[in-house]
This record gives sequence, C-alpha cells and structure tokens, in this order.
Amino acid sequence: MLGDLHDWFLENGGQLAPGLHVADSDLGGRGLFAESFIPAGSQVLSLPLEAALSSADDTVADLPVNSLFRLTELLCAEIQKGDASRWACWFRSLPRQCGSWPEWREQELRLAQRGPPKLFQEAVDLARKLPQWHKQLSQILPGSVIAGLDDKSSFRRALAILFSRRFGILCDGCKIAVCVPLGDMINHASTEANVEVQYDQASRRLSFVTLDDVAAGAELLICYGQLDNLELCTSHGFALPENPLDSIVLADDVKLTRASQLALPALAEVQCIMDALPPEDEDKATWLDANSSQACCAIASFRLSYRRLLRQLLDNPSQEQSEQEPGIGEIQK
Ligand SMILES: C[S@@+](CC[C@H](N)C(=O)[O-])C[C@H]1O[C@@H](n2cnc3c(N)ncnc32)[C@H](O)[C@@H]1O
Repeated sequence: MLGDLHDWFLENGGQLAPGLHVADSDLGGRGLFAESFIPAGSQVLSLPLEAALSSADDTVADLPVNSLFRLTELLCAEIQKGDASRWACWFRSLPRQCGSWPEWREQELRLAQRGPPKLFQEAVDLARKLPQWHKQLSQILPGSVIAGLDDKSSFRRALAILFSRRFGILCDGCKIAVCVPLGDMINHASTEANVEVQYDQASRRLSFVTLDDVAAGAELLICYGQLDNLELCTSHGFALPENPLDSIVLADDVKLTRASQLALPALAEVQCIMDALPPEDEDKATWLDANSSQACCAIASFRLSYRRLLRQLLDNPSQEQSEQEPGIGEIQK
C-alpha cells in the first residue's frame, strides 16, 4: 500500500531524497527514516502545493470560513469520492484511527472521566464541538459537502485527519492549512526535531528540510508545535513520556510546570490530585492492550506521564521552598 503511495507521490511531482523510506517507528505507527547520512540544510521531500490537500485548493479557497474549515471541506469532499478521489491512495495509507479528539466517543469519554478533571473537561468541551461545528458550517456553507452529510462519519474522519496530520504554512501572505501525503509520515519531537516544513513561493512547492545532520538509520522528526501532553493527547492522539512542556493544573487557569517545582505552593494539593487518579496499572493495561483504541492509548499514556510528573514534584518538591513565593513565570496563568 505504501508502495502505491510512493508511486503516486512521484507521479504527482514529488521528490524524495535517496534512501528515505517509511518504516515502523518506536514512537508510534510508522515514521520516515534516512537510510544514509543526510547533511543539515538538505531538502529531503518536496511536493507541489497543488498536489497536496490544502485550504488554498481552488475548490475551497474562496469559502467564507477559516483555513482549517476550508481544508475540512476539501477532506470531506475527497473522502466522499472514495476511489475516485485524486488522493484515494493517500487516504488508504492512513491509520484506521488517528486518535485525535474528533474520534473520542463514549469509550474515550468514560476513560477521560477518571481524571484529572481538566482532561475530562477538555474532552467534554471538544466532544461538543463536533455537532456545533457541523451546524455552524451547514448554516454558513449551505451548499457544501459538509452541509449535505446525513451520516457525520466523513466529517468526523476529516476532522480527525485535520487535527493529527496537517501543517500550517504561509502562502501568498496568508496562513493556509495543508496535508502533505508522505510528509505526514514524519513523527513529532518537541526538542529533537531535525526537519522543518518550508514553502517556496516562486516554485509553489512544499519542502521538508533538515535542520541538523541526520545520521544513517535515524528517524526524521518535526515539531508539531510547543504542545504539552494534554494538547498532544487531544489534538494528536499521543503523549510524550517526558514532555518538557508538560504541566499539571492546580486550579482554574493555574498551571504548574516542571520549572515551577522549585517553589510549590501546596504540596498537599498535588498529593490530592495524585490520590484521585485511577490505579496506574489500569492505564498500563490500557496502553498495552492491542484492542484499545488509539485515543484510549493516548489518554492512558497522557495519565501515565502526568502521574510521573506529579511523583517528581512530590519526590523533589523544592530546594529553597521555605519562605519563597513562587517566582513570576513559574506558575503560568
Ligand atoms: C502526522 S502522523 C505521523 C505518522 C504516523 N506515525 C503514522 O503511522 O501514520 C501523526 C501521528 O503519529 C503518531 N505520533 C507522531 N509523533 C509521535 C510521538 N513522538 N510519539 C508517539 N506517537 C507519535 C501519533 O499517532 C500521531 O497522531
């Protein structure tokens, strides 16, 4: 199936550095790997913008909605076309589940309900958005594919793809959203990204360019954004075991980050949050269960990393906690 995608990519004007290939990644699913050394500043993959799915596509570019909804309309229209879609081969290459919030249903909401409360709140708020967005879009775009959907599964799938596999770029001075077949195989790293996406206005091509030397056999990694685990879990369907941007929420709008562990305001509060979580073994079991949905795995992995962060805070509360007030910037409001 990926052989098909590779052929499709080349037939549609794509260029790929020699030896670049898709293989199973230790991070999750598949990833893009370099067979041999690639120096910094190399273009490893590029595709004409018109061959990518983008909010600048002629069929959606003038719709009176933002770039994300333009791309959603395009994704929905192409999903509905099935094998007749120009991108059918790419759709077939996608995982059965993306794990991002549009796919969260009863099973995931029940799991999220077990805490921390912020996760459940987030999950409920997001779950409400799907029917709301469908209604709003149908009113703004009564002639659109989305408005005509009786069964909302294509809309759900389009949004799940959008949240987990799109990039944002500047094109003709405007921000547009794009899905780049094959480029979407690149996994995320928050600090060790070795690739970035660029758009060249003159050639109208999207390129992935190495930021550092890439060793033979290494995986190409891109930063999806400066996202903490809650954001990664809901929007992208995974969490990082050690996310430097990870945080816990102590109260409404008060986030405690790793940096702020030097001056914890209330250790007891952290202990209470920890006590309220379900047993760690349950999350480990969900994470290891091959039958768990990708979203359930993401929630379990989010909670495992969250517990680790709480434990670190409890084990190593403060070097100079005594009379110090939390420093500005240590607690984000
Ligand atoms: C843009 S796709 C990357 C390709 C994907 N691995 C695949 O097999 O199709 C994003 C998805 O890859 C996975 N992913 C990306 N980076 C990850 C990471 N650092 N750790 C775990 N999973 C990751 C998540 O499932 C995410 O929703």
